[in-house]
Amino acid sequence: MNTIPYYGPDDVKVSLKYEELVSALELALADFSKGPEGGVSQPLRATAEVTQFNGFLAAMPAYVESRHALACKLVTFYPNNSAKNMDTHMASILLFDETSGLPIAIMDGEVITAMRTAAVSAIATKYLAEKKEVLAVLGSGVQARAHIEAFVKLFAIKKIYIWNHRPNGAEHLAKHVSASFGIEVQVFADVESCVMDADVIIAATFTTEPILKECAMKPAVHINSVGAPRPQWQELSEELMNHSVVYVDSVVSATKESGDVIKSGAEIYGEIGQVVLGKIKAESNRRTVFKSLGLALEDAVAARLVFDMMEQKKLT
Ligand SMILES: NC(=O)C1=CN([C@@H]2O[C@H](COP(=O)(O)OP(=O)(O)OC[C@H]3O[C@@H](n4cnc5c(N)ncnc54)[C@H](O)[C@@H]3O)[C@@H](O)[C@H]2O)C=CC1
Ligand SMILES: O=C(O)C1=NCCCC1
Repeated sequence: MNTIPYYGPDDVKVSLKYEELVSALELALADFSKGPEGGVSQPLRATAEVTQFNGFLAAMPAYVESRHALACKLVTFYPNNSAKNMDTHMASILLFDETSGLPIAIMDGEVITAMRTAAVSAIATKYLAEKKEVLAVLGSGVQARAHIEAFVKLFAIKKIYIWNHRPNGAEHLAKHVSASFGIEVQVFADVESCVMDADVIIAATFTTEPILKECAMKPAVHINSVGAPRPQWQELSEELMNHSVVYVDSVVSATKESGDVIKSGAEIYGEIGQVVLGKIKAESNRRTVFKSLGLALEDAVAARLVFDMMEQKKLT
């Protein structure tokens, strides 16, 4: 029987670099937004609810022809795990050979989920934010940390402001950021003060009710909202959604999965891939929201990058 390699979190971390991930994902998101001729096949993810334990299991298959990436991620998300000191998201990715369907690697999906989500927010920010010096982060979990790491690497961030619903989480992340990057970091006790002077806002929480509402913000602020991935959950208020130019990763995902989009009834201006293609305008001088649900194509592209890097290593 043939065995296939397993790549753990450390293999993924050494294989993925944000610059390379951003370039690959930018092209793949553009392919996706071309429609059928873009060579991306990706059904809406199938999600099984584990109501008794407030958990979910999602299956996310995708094929991205231009990257030779055929993969399926299985991801669980259990919000209550944090109280047990366990990760709230756990994921594995199975990568296949596109020519035969043969499984060629299985790998950790948690690091990929964190890095590819942050990389996609960085792509949206590159196009939609007028300035990128002051970053406000709502949340202090895995995604909040990954977003800070990516944004510090990719943009000339000068100040980072953090709010979390549990202040000790924000303090802990602030210590990590200031020790790792030597950037000015401040923790805020309320969302309104945290976002007031921000050029870019990241909302990355497990909330089910809006945490970011209409309040004093810079007129051209760009907001990346990666939380609230269920049709009943919201991270942004309806008013805020309706008074912003709303971009999404996938119109199909956003209209089926995003409570922020569904409950507000806000108009979707377009997909970030359409911005990359130059098919729709990047309204960088207005308030913009990038609503991210997370796409299987992003996992497939990242998994293929990891596989190629690990194969290359074997040869050297
Ligand atoms: N768009 C995408 O591609 C992806 C989105 N996600 C979503 O992003 C969000 C954050 O994920 P992770 O950072 O991995 O989770 P995490 O569990 O590591 O962090 C969650 C954060 O939310 C905070 N939080 C929990 N309950 C809250 C509440 N009621 N109000 C305000 N804050 C609350 C926690 O204190 C923590 O800071 C989740 O909704 C997750 O499902 C996760 C992966 C990919
Ligand atoms: O894209 C993903 O992966 C996820 N998105 C939202 C919920 C959990 C995982």
